[in-house]
Amino acid sequence: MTGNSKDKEVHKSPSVSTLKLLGKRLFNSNNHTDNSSLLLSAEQLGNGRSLRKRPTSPPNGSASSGGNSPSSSAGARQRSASLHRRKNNASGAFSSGPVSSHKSSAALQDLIKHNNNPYLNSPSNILGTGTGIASTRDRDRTILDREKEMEKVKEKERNTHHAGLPQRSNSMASHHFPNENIIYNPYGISPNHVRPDTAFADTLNMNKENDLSFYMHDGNSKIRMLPLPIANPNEFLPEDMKQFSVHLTDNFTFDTDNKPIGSGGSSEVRKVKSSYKQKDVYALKKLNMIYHESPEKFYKRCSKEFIIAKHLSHNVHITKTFYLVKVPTTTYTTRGWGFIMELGVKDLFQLMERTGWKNVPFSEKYCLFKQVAQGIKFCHDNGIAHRDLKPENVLISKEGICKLTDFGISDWYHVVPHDYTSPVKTCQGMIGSPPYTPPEVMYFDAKKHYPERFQKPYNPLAMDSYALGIMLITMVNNIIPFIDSCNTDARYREFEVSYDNFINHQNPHFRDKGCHKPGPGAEYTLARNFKNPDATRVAWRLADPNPATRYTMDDLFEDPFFQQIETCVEPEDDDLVKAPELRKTTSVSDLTENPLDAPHEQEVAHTSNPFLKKEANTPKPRSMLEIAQSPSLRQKSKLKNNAKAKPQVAADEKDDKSIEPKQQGQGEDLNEGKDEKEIMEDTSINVDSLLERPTPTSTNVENILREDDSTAKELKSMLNSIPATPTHNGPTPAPVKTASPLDKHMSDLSLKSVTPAPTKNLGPLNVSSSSNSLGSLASPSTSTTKKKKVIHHHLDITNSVTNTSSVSAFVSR
Ligand SMILES: Nc1ncnc2c1ncn2[C@@H]1O[C@H](COP(=O)(O)OP(=O)(O)OP(=O)(O)O)[C@@H](O)[C@H]1O
Repeated sequence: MTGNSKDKEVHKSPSVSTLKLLGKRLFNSNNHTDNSSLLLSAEQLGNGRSLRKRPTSPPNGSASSGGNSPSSSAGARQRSASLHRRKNNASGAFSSGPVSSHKSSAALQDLIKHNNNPYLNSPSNILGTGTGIASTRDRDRTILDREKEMEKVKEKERNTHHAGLPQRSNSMASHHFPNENIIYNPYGISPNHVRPDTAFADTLNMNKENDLSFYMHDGNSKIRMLPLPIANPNEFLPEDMKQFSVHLTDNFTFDTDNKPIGSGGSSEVRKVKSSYKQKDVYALKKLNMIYHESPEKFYKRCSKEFIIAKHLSHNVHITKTFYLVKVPTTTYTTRGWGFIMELGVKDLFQLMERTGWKNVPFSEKYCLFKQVAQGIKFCHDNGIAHRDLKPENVLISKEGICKLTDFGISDWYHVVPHDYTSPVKTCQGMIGSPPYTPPEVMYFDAKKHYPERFQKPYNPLAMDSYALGIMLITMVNNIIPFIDSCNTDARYREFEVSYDNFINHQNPHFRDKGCHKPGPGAEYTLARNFKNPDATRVAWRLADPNPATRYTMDDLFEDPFFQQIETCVEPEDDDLVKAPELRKTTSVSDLTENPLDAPHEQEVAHTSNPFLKKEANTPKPRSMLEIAQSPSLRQKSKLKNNAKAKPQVAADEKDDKSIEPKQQGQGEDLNEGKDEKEIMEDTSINVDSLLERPTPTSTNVENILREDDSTAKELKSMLNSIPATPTHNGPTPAPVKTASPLDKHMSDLSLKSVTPAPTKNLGPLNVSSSSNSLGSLASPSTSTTKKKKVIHHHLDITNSVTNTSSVSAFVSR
């Protein structure tokens, strides 16, 4: 891999407004054809990471006032900086002049084939954009456009106070429109310089229980910290997910380089190591309270994210989430909850922002795309809609495998969550991250001021299809196609018109089910760079502005172009990511910290719960591959372990607060690479002393939590009475017929469910079978028991941009 030192820097969320401003300037530039030179200017500006690195605010007022007023861009918990910037740059290549030729897609392929550099000498000048053909705009659209124009003028007047403000936090936090029910954080970072992981805003409509809009926040200078005592995660988990240990420091230590490896609108991600095997490094996603969020709401939100993530952690394309733990206040982070997760090397956005991305062959891009699609299909097949798909939420493992992450706004999409025969639960409200958010969802963006009649309940599965389509278009064009998927964005309008034109003039059956005729050709801006009308069919059908005719994941998997894409990995492959070992649990100390915890954890220690039993008492089965690689490892390890385990036991014996149920036969490579002193230090950490450190905000909120004790107990009794959450190591589980209290509880947390829409693909789908068929198409020699040979080197993308100063220079102009 050709990483540079910047790779290690925190992946901060970007400033969309800054990028929009940048985009606006570039849109206005005269050079609208030379994509590569625009990309070059992006390179000269520095890479996106540098932009994201800015801790609390965009460099100057340009970010907050932006190229667009805040009202013109929808909210996202995290926005990607450089890609937007590039997008804006390169979108200059999407010329918008009238169409001068309506040559067929096929004829144009030749023209393009002879063009070595797809970004140079773009045929756009000759071919136009495909939008000059008589538009099929409907009456509503025209009216709406007029309304928008008027609104824009009003908006401009309303928002002049943003201009030139030096701090995003000031400008954005103070910006609230009347009737605005979302605040969004286009930067995805806290405005707080010192502790960026503790300041969050939430919804303004506190009394709307079911509204998830608190994810769309603006950041706020007020630091939020969970009140003491920190709730026991087990109180919020279903029986089969209850954990043997719930304290981070029982079994993990922070990575010594102490650098965040990523951050989002409501979290910060750091590396942690197993206390027993230093080589086993994991990610800790430390979850932050969103401003105005009550502790109870925080616990419910986070446990829901964890339950969904864990429920899905059985597929090679899903980032494994292992444990939900209490995190103490340390020099690294503030107290709270966090997830122990599989560690990703990069996210897809970070790959795409590299200068070398534009040279990545189509086959590799399609491989990544198909892997993402397989991850989404797995989610859908297991009853979950992701709802926030974007390159930032696709992690790449060290083997180059794509893995979906961030289930923060994911939800069970069936009316009865585990009954996969129940209809799809439609959603309402603005969620997601533009431009990956589809138009039907953008109607709910309060900042767009759409008339209410446009706001219709939408299918969350169609959200994922759309996001995938936009991701594919972005991957191929090396730039996002537009900022927002709504007609306030000229480039989106252009796409919509092109879509209609293609259907009206070239392929009237384009939207018909099972129609696999070639898609739009190079005369269409967002098809041009594909150089393959079958690929454009896939991208455009996924990104169909009309959700009713948009490709579903099943449609996608039936598409012949999609089927022939060769991938480095099959969904049923085992990526051999090991669950971290839990050896120690600090439960007696919980008694002092949280009286509710102690009896519960004792109960947990003696539970018949198979999950806990497995962790505590049973040896981990070794995979066939492990056995083949090292048949006698177990014996050797045991010997080694016996020798090394003693100091650990001794240390633990001294700590009479710790209970250490040893896991028989589960000690391979324990303490490897770690000396006795380190072990002693690890075990000497007193979780309670850390958790109980006084904090400025703890008193007030603590009172609130105590008042909520009854709610916690109610939730606990609900959780204990639910059937086990099914796990999925292959075929989709048989649906449960009735809604469990947990289902209901979780449904209550989700976007308001409205009239159930009939679903077309209700039955649980067998992921393996569909994958198998794909596998056989992709590679006849593919074995389902062996890992596929890596055919692409997805992480091997060069990056020539190292200088970040030019970015600041540009944005601060
Ligand atoms: N397991 C992981 N390994 C490595 N990096 C990770 C991991 N999880 C998250 N990251 C990095 O941290 C970033 C933020 O993580 P994530 O999207 O889960 O947080 P979030 O607060 O839910 O963000 P968002 O604002 O998008 O909702 C990711 O884009 C990724 O770069």
